[in-house]
Amino acid sequence: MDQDNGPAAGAVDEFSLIADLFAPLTRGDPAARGLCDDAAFLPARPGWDTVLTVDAMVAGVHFLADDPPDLIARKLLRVNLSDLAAKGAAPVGALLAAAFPRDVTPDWLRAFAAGLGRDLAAFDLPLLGGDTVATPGPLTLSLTALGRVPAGQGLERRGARPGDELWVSGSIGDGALGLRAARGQLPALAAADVAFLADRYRLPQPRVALGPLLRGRAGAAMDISDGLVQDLGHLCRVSGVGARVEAARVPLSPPARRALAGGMVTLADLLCGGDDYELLFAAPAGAVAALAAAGDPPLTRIGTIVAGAGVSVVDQQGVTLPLTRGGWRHFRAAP
Ligand SMILES: Nc1ncnc2c1ncn2[C@@H]1O[C@H](COP(=O)(O)OP(=O)(O)OP(=O)(O)O)[C@@H](O)[C@H]1O
Ligand SMILES: Cc1ncc(C[n+]2csc(CCOP(=O)(O)O)c2C)c(N)n1
Ligand SMILES: [Mg+2]
Ligand SMILES: [Mg+2]
Ligand SMILES: [Mg+2]
Repeated sequence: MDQDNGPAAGAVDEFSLIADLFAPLTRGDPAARGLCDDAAFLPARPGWDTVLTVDAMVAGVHFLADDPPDLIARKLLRVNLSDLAAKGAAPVGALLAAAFPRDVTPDWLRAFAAGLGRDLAAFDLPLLGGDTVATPGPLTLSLTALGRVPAGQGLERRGARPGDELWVSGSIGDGALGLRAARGQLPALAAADVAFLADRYRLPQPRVALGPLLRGRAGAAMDISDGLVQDLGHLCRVSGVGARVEAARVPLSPPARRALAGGMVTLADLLCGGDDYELLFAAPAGAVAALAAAGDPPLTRIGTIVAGAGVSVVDQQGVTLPLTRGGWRHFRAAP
């Protein structure tokens, strides 16, 4: 707590942070009211659904405490844009809630705001509002993203049907491997591969262009954050179906392939590790063939939706691979 009248020269306090570093990130959108009001006012758009999503990130849990502040901010925005894309929504804006440790420096805050501003501009979005507090614990961030879809056309996790093709965008497992790369735990891998993977961990690529293109094509969609197998399990459960994934079809990046070939990681680690922020979707036969042929982003058919329940991952002989781990789970409170 600090009850004086403002920060000393060069310092950044709660209110100068909002006025000087965050207000420019509204990018002039009147809905944000210059970050000078109690709330933002977003005009309704008739004929459209507003899509709302929020994901939090905590130092040491979602990112490394010494990760560059600009990349932390950009990842925070991007993981939420990934959820909007998964619903077929176009992003509209963001609200930021931030709890900064008391020893945060002005330079750190400036770099964080610059990173957020860079990606808000890249995705053409305003910062609409937020909240700024201090914490005795680790840096804790939460971003709420707002998006829009034509009314009733948003994609859902339920809606996969037996016989549907199962597809993913991009490559799977780079994020989980990238965390190891960022921690310096892949010394046997070439430096360029380590850099590629660490970048995939620190800076996911939300599939914002792909998401809206899946409307009317995919029957069910989600983004992969906790791991392909676990997240697919959620999609299957709410759809009342099962899935069969052909392990050999799962797209791996060349660096991930090299790590796998070198015994530095198991296939299970890649399929279950999370931090992918790729789209996973089920579509009737042929429905996404033209999109896949366009190739940007790469789309790969990894399996089939089947009647029944549960996810099985099979090898080229059709033998089910034993997966001892599910995916990321934050906690399991025991009595
Ligand atoms: N604390 C909470 N309060 C209300 N709803 C919640 C809470 N936590 C999660 N949910 C809801 O549960 C559903 C699944 O959330 P989850 O966070 O697992 O999905 P996700 O954001 O796609 O995954 P990830 O968090 O791994 O990126 C969503 O509808 C989400 O809004
Ligand atoms: C330092 C560090 N350790 C572990 C992980 C792995 N991890 C943490 S949360 C999560 C799921 C998505 O988050 P949420 O479900 O909260 O949206 C994953 C895969 C990481 N990213 N960074
Ligand atoms: Mg979430
Ligand atoms: Mg999410
Ligand atoms: Mg999601």
